Amino acid sequence: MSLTLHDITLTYADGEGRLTALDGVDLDVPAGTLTAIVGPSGSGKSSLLAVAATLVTPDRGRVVVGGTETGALSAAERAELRRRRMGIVFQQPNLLASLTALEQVELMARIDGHGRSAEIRERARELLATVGLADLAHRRPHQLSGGQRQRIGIARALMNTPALLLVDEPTSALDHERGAAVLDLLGRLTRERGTATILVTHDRARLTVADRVVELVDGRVRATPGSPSQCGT
Ligand SMILES: Nc1ncnc2c1ncn2[C@@H]1O[C@H](COP(=O)(O)OP(=O)(O)OP(=O)(O)O)[C@@H](O)[C@H]1O
Repeated sequence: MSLTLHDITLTYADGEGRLTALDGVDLDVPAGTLTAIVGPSGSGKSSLLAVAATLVTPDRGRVVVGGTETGALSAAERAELRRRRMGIVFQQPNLLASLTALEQVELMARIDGHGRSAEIRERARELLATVGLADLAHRRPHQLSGGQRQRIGIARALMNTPALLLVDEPTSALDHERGAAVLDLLGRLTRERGTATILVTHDRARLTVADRVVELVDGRVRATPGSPSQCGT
């Protein structure tokens, strides 16, 4: 499933005026490719992700997900699209206090009735192991560190094999080795499953996993020197 953003402008209320967070952004993420978004703090990276996730409606522009014009959908239809087709990893994962790590990851698959119970449990365990939490599957959020909670968010987003994967700073709370493993996993899933993936990161050292690197500066796309894949943005 592909994602296309056409001429996206997003402003926020800022005192008396408006602050322009995104300013005419065009972005095309074909199925089976991973686009990394880099740029200074406040350049609009998280805003771009929120627009792509259809969580925030831009002032101007179009968001097309798998050929569907999301602007034409109702709020309920957008929620359904997110739940069924998207995996979204926020910097702060919203975990349920009463569920164990394993149960958090299983939850979405259970809601959607994806597969048999034993298969769901097995897949959730595998994903927790991939993010390095195999031994902590029984813990509840308050018994885990911030980084461990973020890793649950990553495992949870991958559970329903999303067609569109939107990931905000996945490695900020991970050590080097674990961060590399998570990025490798995202790259592999993207290619094997034809996922369209956007990865917001500060971590330029690990951008080899990306098919394309897009730099945002003051809410605009700037061509990144040295990236062979900048054409078309
Ligand atoms: N809800 C909001 N209301 C008003 N201004 C906002 C809001 N969210 C973000 N902004 C502003 O919009 C601009 C873009 O913010 P955004 O969070 O998209 O940047 P970012 O590149 O993700 O930053 P960081 O790397 O620090 O996470 C910033 O100037 C920010 O202060």
